[in-house]
Amino acid sequence: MNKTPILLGSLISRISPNLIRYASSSSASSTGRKVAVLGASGGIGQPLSLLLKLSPLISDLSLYDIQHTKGVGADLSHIETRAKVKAYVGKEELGNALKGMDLVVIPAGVPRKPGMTRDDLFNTNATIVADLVSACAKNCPRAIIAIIANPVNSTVVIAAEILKANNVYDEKKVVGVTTLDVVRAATFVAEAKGLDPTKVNVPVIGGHSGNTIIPLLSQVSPPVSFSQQELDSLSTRIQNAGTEVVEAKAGTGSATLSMAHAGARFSFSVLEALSGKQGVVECGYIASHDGEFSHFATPLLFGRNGVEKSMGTGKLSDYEKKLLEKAKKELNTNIQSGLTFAKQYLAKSK
Ligand SMILES: NC(=O)C1=CN([C@@H]2O[C@H](COP(=O)(O)OP(=O)(O)OC[C@H]3O[C@@H](n4cnc5c(N)ncnc54)[C@H](O)[C@@H]3O)[C@@H](O)[C@H]2O)C=CC1
Ligand SMILES: O=C([O-])CC(=O)C(=O)O
Repeated sequence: MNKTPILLGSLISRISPNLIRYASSSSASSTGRKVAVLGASGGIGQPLSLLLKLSPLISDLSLYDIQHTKGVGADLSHIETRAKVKAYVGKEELGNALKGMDLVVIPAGVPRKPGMTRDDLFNTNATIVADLVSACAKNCPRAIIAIIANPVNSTVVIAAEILKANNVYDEKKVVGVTTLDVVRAATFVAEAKGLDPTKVNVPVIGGHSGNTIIPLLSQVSPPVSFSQQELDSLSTRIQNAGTEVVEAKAGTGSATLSMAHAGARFSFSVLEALSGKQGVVECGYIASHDGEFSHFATPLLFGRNGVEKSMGTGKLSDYEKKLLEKAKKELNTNIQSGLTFAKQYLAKSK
């Protein structure tokens, strides 16, 4: 008898009621999924890989980084759960790390230091993401790609252009991970209103940097009302929460543990939907045809092939319309930077 899901359910239920569904024996589908983490030795990569290793949905966990993956892999491989862990290090092992993957999660890239914006990471991280996604195009063209590396508003656009140039782009399968904004919004709203944070849902739309993060406080579930002062302070805190962590870490990095949780939550939702679970919704930043932006974050319905459809923004309050107006310039600039970079990158690699 496989007792792992039961043990795991009991372990995780003592940690977070939100995670029980991922560990219950009923969610352990017979077809395990293959998941790769690129940047697996990093501040996000290690705890994210640990959380993924705990999931009965995953049969194979492929860890890739340019350093230290052999140690991380050996360590995780001793945990008594379903996923078989394989570690790959260095460019020459990247192709093998990706073959056969259903989901590739990318936290590879440098993090911010105090005083930097996410956009300041562009020069380094754009090339890292472009190289990794080029390898995905060749080795796992049908995989869902979840991009954590910043600036997400641009790196997702770069990924899309690289996949298009390789004739393997499926816009239902390339998503920027904005789950941390949703996680923070639920936590801060629950704190402000004395609610159970595991029962609060706050959609967050737009993008994943400063002004482009637009929490929809008029659509909180369960419904709650806010004073103008609460709207201002909560929206500002959600938009600046990444900076709050960067400053508290004082030069040693940005959010890693909360991001690992958010990345795992997003991955588990994708995997559950791939296995046929209905009604799985997570916010994410994807190609968009609904409005004036070529990419935009909204709640997304996931299915057997990735994103089934965007659930749209719903009806925005006047306050949220103003936030959207303020986001426009930055989001369009970020999208344009991604397009310009991708053009140059593709021209150079011809
Ligand atoms: N989407 C989101 O909500 C969030 C995004 N981030 C972003 O995630 C990224 C990673 O953050 P941390 O894990 O804290 O950084 P980190 O520096 O601790 O780890 C990054 C890892 O990427 C690896 N790496 C670098 N180049 C690589 C390549 N070409 N191929 C494979 N691996 C490579 C490094 O060796 C390192 O292990 C940053 O860009 C950060 O801004 C961070 C928090 C939240
Ligand atoms: O703020 C950063 O640089 C990392 C990040 O994206 C976040 O924590 O939301």
